Parts: sequence; C-alpha cells; structure tokens
Amino acid sequence: MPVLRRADPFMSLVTVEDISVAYGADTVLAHVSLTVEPGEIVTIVGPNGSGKTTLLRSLIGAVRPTSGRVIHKPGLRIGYVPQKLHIDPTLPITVARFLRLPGGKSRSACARALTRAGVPDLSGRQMSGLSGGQMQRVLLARALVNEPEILLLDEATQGLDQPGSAAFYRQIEDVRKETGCAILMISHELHVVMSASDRVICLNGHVCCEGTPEIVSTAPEYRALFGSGTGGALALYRHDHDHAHDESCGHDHGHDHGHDHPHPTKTEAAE
Ligand SMILES: Nc1ncnc2c1ncn2[C@@H]1O[C@H](COP(=O)(O)OP(=O)(O)OP(=O)(O)O)[C@@H](O)[C@H]1O
Repeated sequence: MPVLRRADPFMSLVTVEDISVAYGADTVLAHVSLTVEPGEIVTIVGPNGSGKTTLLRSLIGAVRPTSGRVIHKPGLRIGYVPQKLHIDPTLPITVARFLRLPGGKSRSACARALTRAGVPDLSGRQMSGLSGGQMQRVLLARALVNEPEILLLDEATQGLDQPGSAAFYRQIEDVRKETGCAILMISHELHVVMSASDRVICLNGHVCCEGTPEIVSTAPEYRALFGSGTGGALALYRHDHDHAHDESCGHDHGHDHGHDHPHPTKTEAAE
C-alpha cells in the first residue's frame, strides 16, 4: 500500500518517509523525507525535471514509491490544484456544474468555495470562456469544495502575468487564514512565493536544503541551483514571522503552527 493512515492525534498531516521514485530505470526522487504540519505554507522549489510534480503525485497516491512510505493523518481531506486543466471548447459546461461534478456537491458548498477562491460571480459562466486567471481560481474553488485540511498546488499560476499570480498567492494566504488549511505548493516564482511561505524545500531529485525563505535563499545548495539573484528580490518581500525557526538550513519542524501567520509585507512588486 503506497499511502498509509496512522492514528495519532498529534501527528503531521502528511509524513513522507525516505521515499524514492523511479520511472522505469530512471530514479527521479531519492530518499526524500518531509512533513507538513496543520496550517503551514510550504513551498517546493527546484529546477525543471527535479521531481516536484512526482513528489506531489506520490502524496496523493497517484505515483507509487519504489521504497519508503507516505503517511496521511487518518481521514485527511486533500485539495489538489493541477498546473492546468484542458477543457474541450466544444463541451458546454458551466462553472457551477464543473464544481458539482465529482459526486454531487451541494450548491451552497460550491458557492462558498467560489467565494473563498475570490470569484463569487463566476458560477453561471461557461468553463471554456474563462480567462487563465479565472480558470485557476475555479480550479482552486474545486479543490476547496471539500474543505481540505491540506491544499496541494502544482505551479498553479503558470501562464498568469505577475499581478495575476501575486493576487492568486494573496488569495491563498487568505484561504489559509480563513480555513486554517495547510498549503504545500510548487512554484518557480521564487520572489513572490518564498515571501508567503513559512518553509521552503529545495528539491533536485533529493532535498537539497530546507528552512525559512531567508535561510534557504542564502544556502549554498540553493544558490548553486538558482544563483544569488533572488536574494535581492527576497529582500523586497520580508515575511514577518512571529515565531522562532531553526537557524540552520535543515529540518525546521520546531515552530508553533497553532497561531495566526501574518501576511508578507506589501511591496510595490506585490501590488
Ligand atoms: N509518467 C512518467 N513517466 C516517465 N517519466 C516521467 C513521468 N513523469 C515524469 N517523468 C520524468 O521524471 C522527471 C521528473 O519529472 P517531474 O514532472 O516530477 O519534475 P518537475 O520538477 O515537476 O518538472 P517541471 O518543473 O518541469 O514541471 C523528469 O525527467 C520527467 O521527464
């Protein structure tokens, strides 16, 4: 069984224990371990082909690790926002119908999810007529219908312009504030995302380094992959933590997730 459920009231939402994943002869993830705690925002960064999507897919049970295991808190509700969803333009389907598709969700739950995703007025619109930004909000709403305890986002702002993606990430922070759900996301938009994250995991087939955005951005492993340019961008987006973190680029599980996390400082670039 690739995904286990363990009964422990104090356990993490998700625990990845030393997983490796191979496609045929190609090992794309080697000995990856991580946890996601209730209410935290964790961002996975890494170059193309570094195994980020594979990691998310193994979390939802869509990819089977060759070794190691993925453990979910029992009864864990997961919301998944894919990179993109191709809708056949000749298929007439409204947003409301799309949201209710996976098993007769109530109208009120769908309306609530659209409001949480910041698009309360889209329910009567045709899916094929949505802009890229609206589509991503609808995919977010779909992931929110079941009131997830953890939201997985796979490069959810791909194709959006900078203001569009900044607005999307602000919405994600609002969702976390309102619902308390944890967020595990993949993104290439380092300067926006690293500011909004409690913790960043830098992946390149294995976990290169992990910690607060400030710590990861100065880690030699991270700089070797991404250069030092983002260090300047990060300075624009200081995240005001009101809790302590480990000061090393190692595992950083010691902080308190039970309280409110402030938004990143607003900046010109985030407007
Ligand atoms: N279903 C599959 N079958 C075979 N190889 C795959 C499959 N899915 C992914 N791969 C390969 O595994 C490696 C990791 O892919 P993955 O999509 O997990 O990386 P990624 O970090 O998400 O990449 P990107 O940033 O480009 O989206 C790549 O070399 C990819 O070609």
